[in-house]
Amino acid sequence: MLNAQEAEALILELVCPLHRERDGETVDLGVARDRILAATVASQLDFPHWDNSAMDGYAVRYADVQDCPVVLEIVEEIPAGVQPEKSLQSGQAARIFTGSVMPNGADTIVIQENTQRDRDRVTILQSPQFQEFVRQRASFYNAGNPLLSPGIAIGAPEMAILAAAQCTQLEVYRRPRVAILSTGDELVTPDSPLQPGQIVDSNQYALSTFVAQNGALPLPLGIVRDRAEQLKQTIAQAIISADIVLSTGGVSVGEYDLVDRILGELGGELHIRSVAVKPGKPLTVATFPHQKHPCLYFGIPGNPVSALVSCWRFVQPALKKLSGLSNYQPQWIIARSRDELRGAVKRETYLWGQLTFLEGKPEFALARGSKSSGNLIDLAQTTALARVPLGEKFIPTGEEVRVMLI
Ligand SMILES: Nc1nc2c(c(=O)[nH]1)N[C@H]1C(S)=C(S)[C@@H](COP(=O)(O)OP(=O)(O)OC[C@H]3O[C@@H](n4cnc5c(N)ncnc54)[C@H](O)[C@@H]3O)O[C@H]1N2
Ligand code: MOO
Ligand SMILES: [Mg+2]
Repeated sequence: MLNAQEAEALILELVCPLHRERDGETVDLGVARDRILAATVASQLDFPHWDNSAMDGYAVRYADVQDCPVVLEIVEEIPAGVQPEKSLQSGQAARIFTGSVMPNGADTIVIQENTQRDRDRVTILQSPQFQEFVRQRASFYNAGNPLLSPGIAIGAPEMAILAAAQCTQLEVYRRPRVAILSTGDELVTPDSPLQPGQIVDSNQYALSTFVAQNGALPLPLGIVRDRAEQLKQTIAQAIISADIVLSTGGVSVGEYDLVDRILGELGGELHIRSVAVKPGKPLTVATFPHQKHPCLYFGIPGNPVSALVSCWRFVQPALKKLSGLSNYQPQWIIARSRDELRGAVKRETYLWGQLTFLEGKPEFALARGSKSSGNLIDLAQTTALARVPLGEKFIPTGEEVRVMLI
């Protein structure tokens, strides 16, 4: 059985990331939110586009204002958005505002607070620094240089940059397609009255949401009975239509756990059968070498907590890498545990809860209730998984713990 680090490394190795030529598409800026850039973006504009003032005040020639107070003649007023008409001569100043274009001849801004105005004259009360409050053309960015790199997700700052750079069409990766199927004779949809022994297929909802939250397209294939033929048909369809397939249930050792056998029959190469983690020990990872289109199959345990923990711990980095994101590694931080954390000793144990901050220092608060992998009730508002390493019985309250952000 692999340990978690080995499994993570192997899974990431198996991922075939989307490729610009094959998987790139062009989208309008307005709908580019959360998409991942597939190509370097550059702008033909310098930033700032021209020398401009960072403050409301007066544009002056530094040589004129080294000995203050000094009186200058105001020859022009330059509101933002207007091209100055005059070139400043010695002894002259221009009234200027934040963002207004610097007039020729001026090299320095004196803020309004350090002046006294008298009609078309201004007294400079305090000598500024040379070039103070001037935002020089191209001092933030030179036209033609790389502006944004491929592999980054487009959030609010990137949207602002792209809009300012007038990049109205962008090359992004298509969204990965992730097929989701739930296996189990006991499963029904949430709207069905429950017969004895039945439970709702909550995994379909959990996994679809997880997939969508990671920027991919969920392809929900519904519930599949524990019948080899039906399962084989659905899985065969899933692996030709998706980049990743997530099935839940049927990966343990019972007679109805058919997934691994079927993957074998479909030509799958099984790279992982189980991982020494709790929850989430039965985890099947397969690829299909005979297939032209690469597909990574995750046979995830059926228990609802195990299913989500497996997704967070192993599917998420793989999905991010496949999406084209350059930053796909899981994020771990050290936090102080507010609770005692019990480990399974023979398996690296993940305990779900919340990351909070006390006086700026990270703390992990364990979810209440039973830590059974069948108990989804206390999963709500989970933001982090705390790790009790292999071989450790527990981490005492107040001690440091490694926590994975989800
Ligand atoms: N003899 C052994 N039994 C089990 C072992 C083992 O090592 N030896 N491993 C246990 C562990 S750990 C886990 S985790 C589970 C994994 O089981 P499967 O992946 O085969 O899943 P199922 O048997 O189909 O179901 C397990 C459990 O989860 C419920 N379930 C299934 N699908 C859903 C769904 N879509 N939504 C909500 N709940 C679901 C199902 O009803 C079962 O209660 O195996 C242990 N057994
Ligand atoms: O590995 Mo299972 O997910 O512990 O219950
Ligand atoms: Mg089972």
